[in-house]
Order: sequence, then C-alpha cells, then structure tokens
Amino acid sequence: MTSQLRDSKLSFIGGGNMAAAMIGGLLAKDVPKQNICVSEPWDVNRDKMKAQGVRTTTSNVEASEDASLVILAVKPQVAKGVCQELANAWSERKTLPVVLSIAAGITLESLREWCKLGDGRTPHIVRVMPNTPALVGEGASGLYAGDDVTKEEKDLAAALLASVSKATEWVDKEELLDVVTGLSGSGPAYFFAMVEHLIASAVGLGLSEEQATRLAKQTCFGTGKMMIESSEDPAQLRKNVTSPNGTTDAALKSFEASGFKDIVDKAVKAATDRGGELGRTLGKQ
Ligand SMILES: NC(=O)C1=CN([C@@H]2O[C@H](COP(=O)(O)OP(=O)(O)OC[C@H]3O[C@@H](n4cnc5c(N)ncnc54)[C@H](OP(=O)(O)O)[C@@H]3O)[C@@H](O)[C@H]2O)C=CC1
Ligand SMILES: O=C(O)[C@@H]1CCC=N1
Repeated sequence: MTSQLRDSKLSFIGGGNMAAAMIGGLLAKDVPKQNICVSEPWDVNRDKMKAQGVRTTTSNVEASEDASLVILAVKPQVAKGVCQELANAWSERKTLPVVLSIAAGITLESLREWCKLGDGRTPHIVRVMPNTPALVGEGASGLYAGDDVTKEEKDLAAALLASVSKATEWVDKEELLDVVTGLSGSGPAYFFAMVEHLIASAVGLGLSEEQATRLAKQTCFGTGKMMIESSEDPAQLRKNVTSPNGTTDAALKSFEASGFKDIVDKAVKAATDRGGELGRTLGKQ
C-alpha cells in the first residue's frame, strides 16, 4: 500500500455490498480504520460497518467533510441526488476531494454535471469498476479518468483499487468500462451461478449436497488459482484436462451443442449494453 493511500481520508457514500467488500479488503491491508468513514441510511448495514471499527454516519455531507477521496458507492439510480447534495455542501471548501464513482454506467459527463458547484468548480472524478472479490483481496478492477485528473490523483485511485485487487486495468475509452462491467464487475455472479448449477447437477445425480458443494467450490477455486499461477493459457489448460474421447470431451461437446459460446457472448453483451443504457437513461433525468 502506498503512503499516500495510508494517509488519505476515505469517505464511502453508501455502505452496501460493494462498499463492504472494498472496506473489508482495505482493512485487511491495514488501511487505518479511523481514516475510513461510511455514510449509510440503513442501520443494519451501518452496524456491520461499525463492527469493523470504521466511522459511520447517516449524513453524506458529514462523511465527506474531511475526505480527500470520496467513493460514490450508491446505486446508479440515486447517484444524481447524492452528487448534488455533496456539491452543495462543498461550496466553502478550498480543495475539493477526488470523487471515485463505482456506479455502473453513469458517465463522467453526467457525474461532472451533477457534481458541479455553484461557483462552477467541479471535483476531479475517476470512474472505477471493482468487483466483490475485493473483500478477500482478489478483486479485478477497471478505471477510467478524464484529462483533468492529475497523475497523482490517478495514482491514488489506482492504489486504492490495487490494494483490494490483483488486476487493476486502466481503459483508454470510457465506453470500455461498460465492457469491464460485463466481464469482471458482474463476472463473480456468473461463476457463482455456474457453481450453483454444478452442485444441483451433481446432487441430481446422487451426490450429497455437502459433498457436491465442497467439490464444486474447490474445483472453482483450484481452477482459478491454476489459471493465475500457470504459464499456460486457459485454452491450453482446458486441453490438458480433455482426454480425446474422454469424459471432459463429452461434457464440452454437450456445452457446444447447447450454444455455450453464444450463451456467454450474449450474457456479457447484455451486461455491457445495460451499463450503457443506465448511463443514457439516468444521465437524462
Ligand atoms: N455489487 C457489486 O458487485 C458491484 C456494484 N457496483 C456498483 O456499486 C454501487 C453500489 O452497489 P451495491 O453495493 O451492490 O448496492 P447496495 O444496494 O448493496 O448498496 C448501496 C447502499 O447505498 C445506500 N443508499 C441509498 N441511498 C443512499 C443515499 N442517498 N446516500 C447514501 N447511501 C444511500 C443503500 O441503502 P438502502 O439499502 O437503505 O437503500 C445501500 O445500502 C452501484 O452503483 C453498482 O453499480 C460496482 C461493481 C460491482
Ligand atoms: O449488477 C450491477 O448492476 C452491479 C454492477 C456490476 C456488478 N453489480
């Protein structure tokens, strides 16, 4: 972790699933608890955060008061109101915090418009797309920043994401963040769904739920670890499992016959398109 990140005051606006994952990951990396403040309306979520030792409040304005980095971690549908509330409260501030938006789809243009202060100043904004494995320090994150963001600010944003992610990728076109969302932002759900189905299939064929769950989870984990640690690419690793005319071959042929590639293509595109759609519809409101 960089000293710049360790010394920064971080304010999470919204303390839901993704904020909890990032905060859990940050605390595991020894970011000082007292440097993290979360504003969250729901007492159940607030209590969970409080139990981790970070500061909590119901007031977005209070949470952002002394922050150098404000992480906008609310649903896209409420981002506009939250940005406007914060911009109103920051009019007396000489130095504005850097805003990191994790809201899927919401464009820089909209964020800048909503975060504009009465005197015309706009905070520097970085869009990021993390994922929930950040909780265990195994996140994958994409980032995009406009030209107004300084190198130091980009380094700080990247350091925050890198502290909870093993892959931190800058994209050079904003629309590519929607693709990152369709791949790694939503991606954990695809793998969870796959494991759910694997367990159900094996239980249907006679294994106990407990055994099927242990075997399926470990297969997913072991496969991921192997992909990261091996010098061979995923296609070669797949071939290494697949004996000619053997059991894996039978399964992969069945996948193919059911249109596996097409199923994946369509799903990633659906998520990517939904990101763009959220940006367009919510940006207009
Ligand atoms: N979950 C994920 O895997 C990922 C999510 N994201 C993005 O992260 C953002 C948050 O998603 P996620 O954590 O899943 O959503 P959650 O609903 O779990 O978290 C959002 C939290 O914000 C709270 N909230 C609602 N209104 C306000 C407000 N005005 N001020 C402050 N807090 C408020 C909500 O409280 P209440 O429930 O009471 O409304 C909720 O606890 C989204 O924009 C999403 O696109 C990005 C990457 C991955
Ligand atoms: O489902 C969503 O919209 C958010 C963004 C990426 C993961 N969860």
